[in-house]
This record gives sequence, structure tokens and C-alpha cells, in this order.
Amino acid sequence: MSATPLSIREVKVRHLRCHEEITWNCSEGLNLIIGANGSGKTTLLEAVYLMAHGRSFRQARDPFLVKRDAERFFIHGQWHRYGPMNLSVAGRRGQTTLRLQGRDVQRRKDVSESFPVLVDAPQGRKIIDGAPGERRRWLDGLVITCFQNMAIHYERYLRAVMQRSRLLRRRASSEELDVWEHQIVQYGKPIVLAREKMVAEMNLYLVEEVALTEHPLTISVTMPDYDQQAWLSRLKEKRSDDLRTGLRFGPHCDLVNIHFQKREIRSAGSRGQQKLAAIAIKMAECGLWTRYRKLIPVLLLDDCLEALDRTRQLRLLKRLQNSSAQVLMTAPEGVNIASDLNIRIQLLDAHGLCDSATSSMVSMLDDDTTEVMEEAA
Ligand SMILES: Nc1ncnc2c1ncn2[C@@H]1O[C@H](COP(=O)(O)OP(=O)(O)OP(=O)(O)O)[C@@H](O)[C@H]1O
Repeated sequence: MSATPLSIREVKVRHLRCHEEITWNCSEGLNLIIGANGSGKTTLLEAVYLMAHGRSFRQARDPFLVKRDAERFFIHGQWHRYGPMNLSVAGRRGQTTLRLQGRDVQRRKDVSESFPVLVDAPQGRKIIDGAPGERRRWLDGLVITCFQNMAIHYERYLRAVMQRSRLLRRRASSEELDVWEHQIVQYGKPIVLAREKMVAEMNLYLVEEVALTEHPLTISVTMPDYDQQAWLSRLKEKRSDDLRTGLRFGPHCDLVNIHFQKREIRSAGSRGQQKLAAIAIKMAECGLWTRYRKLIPVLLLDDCLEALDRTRQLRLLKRLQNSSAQVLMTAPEGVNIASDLNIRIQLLDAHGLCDSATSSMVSMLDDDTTEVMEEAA
């Protein structure tokens, strides 16, 4: 079965941050919004994300989503997934309500899994520069996306860890603790194996992105040898230590690392290298969604050319152009876009959005200039 590309055709926004009322028509393929700082470009990407997730990618419960002096915001989107679908969001301070095809959505997960939207934004690049726990949560999210039966293992593993801690505090009998320690190992081991499989697959996709990142990017999990018998013995031996410190051994404590040229990208990578790494990881995630869920996600890239020199900007845009995903991107005024690229460019100002072929705000580089630049690089 081939994968279905997901795309958004129209977004109507009312009273979201700086926007009074605006309509954004999108095309399949690459869409770029160009505008001044603070003109509301990121807010339009946020609107798309809000429809799929019911929350912003900037901050989970953002009280400033509603326009100053307004009561509520509204977003209505026309999507294409097999056929046309309508998704809308209404929100007031800290609360959002999602509607799919005119009906209230009870389980948000159903929408976010049917309308996958992946985002890279300078404010939220936690996979690259966040704490190890952020990367672990991200990897576990991917495991559950690809191997849906793993959700129950995570749930039961964490419940067993919590029960054991409770019983340790209550000074429960050794037999009672044995039961939960067996469950920790029983549900923990498949998590370890699924993560290993996921990391191996991600790394294969990342090899394909080496033209973008220039050096291979690799993901790894730092973890002990989870031999089942040794794991059980350790849990038993360390009961009194764990009563003091909490359980510090197991898949919930493992470290997820992203390496670039054999060093951690978060400390060793430059801003441009981190940016390209983050986008390469999104492309790999797209590959996983396509393979396991038969859906090609929509990709949101905020400030997509930030920190990149011209050669790398061009390389990135060409890579995105070859992707089968719909890509919605933003960039500030004054960017240079090669004229041979197939990108729908729209300019955003106080009057709204308008299509642009050429403009004083966007310099179009012709093919010759582009070639010279590429050769020089
Ligand atoms: N609740 C609100 N009411 C009115 N205006 C708001 C509200 N929240 C944010 N804003 C303004 O809305 C604009 C939203 O900016 P947004 O981040 O979308 O801009 P941008 O075009 O992506 O800018 P940049 O290029 O600097 O990233 C900003 O000018 C901000 O001050």
C-alpha cells in the first residue's frame, strides 16, 4: 500500500495573536511566507499545528494565543487526506476545542495521528539542544508512533516503577516487591529492544540525509546491558538505595544522544549545522511516518533559512523540493531564492498575504548566479 500525502489547502484565522482575520491558501509542495519581523508568519504555522495538536508548538498552554482585547480565536482549515476534510479550533485563555468535519473531537490523539504535522522552529529545537530527557521523550514518541503496541508496555513499565517506589516507602514485604520488579523487567525489556530498532532505522534514514548535513548524523542510546536476570538481581540488591534516591536504573533513565562528527551536536555543532541536523531529523521522521503509518506528514519550518549561508540555503530548498511532503515555511524579508526552484512564495504584510513572483522583498537569483555560487562553494 502506498502512503497518502497529507496537505492543507486553506487556513482561515481570526483573532490569533496579531491577526485580526486572514486567509492563507497553500499549494502542494513548497510554500514560503516572507514578511517583516513580528508580522505574524510563525503564527500562521502555529495555526496549522494547533489544528492537528490542539496546542501551540511554542508553549503548551499559551495565554497569549488570543488577540489582545478579543475573547476567543478561531482557526478553520481545509485539509486533504484521501479527500477534503475540515478541521477547526476555537480557543480562549489556555483552552482549545477541536472539531473534525463539524464534530467535537474527544481524543486529540486521534487527530494528531490522522493529521501528522512535524515542526522545526528556533524556539523549540529541544531534540538538539534540550535536556537528555527531552530526547528520550521524543524517541519514545517515535517508538509508539511506529510500533503502536508499545504504548501499553510504556504504560505498564512506568506503573510498575511507581508501584515499586510506593511499596518501598511502605516497607512492603520482599514477595510484594518481587511481583513489581518482575513487571519492570517484563515490560522494560521490549522497550529497550524497540528503541534499539527505532534508532537503527533512524540512522539509516539519516545516512540518506548526508548531502544535507555533510557529515553523518547518528543517534544512540547510552544504556547498560539489560540482561534480564542481572536486571532483576540489581533491583533486589538496591532496594534500600532506591528508597533514598528513587529508581535510577532502567529505560526511563537512559540517555539519548545525537552525534555529529563523533561529538554531541548540541555542544559541538555550529548554529547552521544544528539547524540542518534538526531538519534532517524531521525528514527522517517523515520517512518513518510514511513507512509505518502510510501517511506523509505536513512539515512546518519556521525561519527555515536562519543561520544558513547561501550554498546551504539552496541545498536545503532543493532537498525539500525533492520531498513528497507538503512543506510550509517562513523567512524574514530580504532572503534570496533561486529562480529555478518551484516554491510558492507569499508576502505577508498588514494587508494580508499576496502571491509573489518577484518583489523587492525577495531577490530572485537566476540559474547562472546560482551555478556560480555553487561552484564557488
Ligand atoms: N495576544 C496577542 N495579541 C496581539 N498581538 C500579539 C499577541 N501575541 C503576540 N502578538 C504579536 O503578534 C506578532 C506575532 O509574531 P510572530 O512570531 O508570528 O511573527 P513573525 O513574523 O514570525 O516574526 P519573526 O520574523 O520575528 O520571527 C508579534 O508582533 C507579537 O508581538
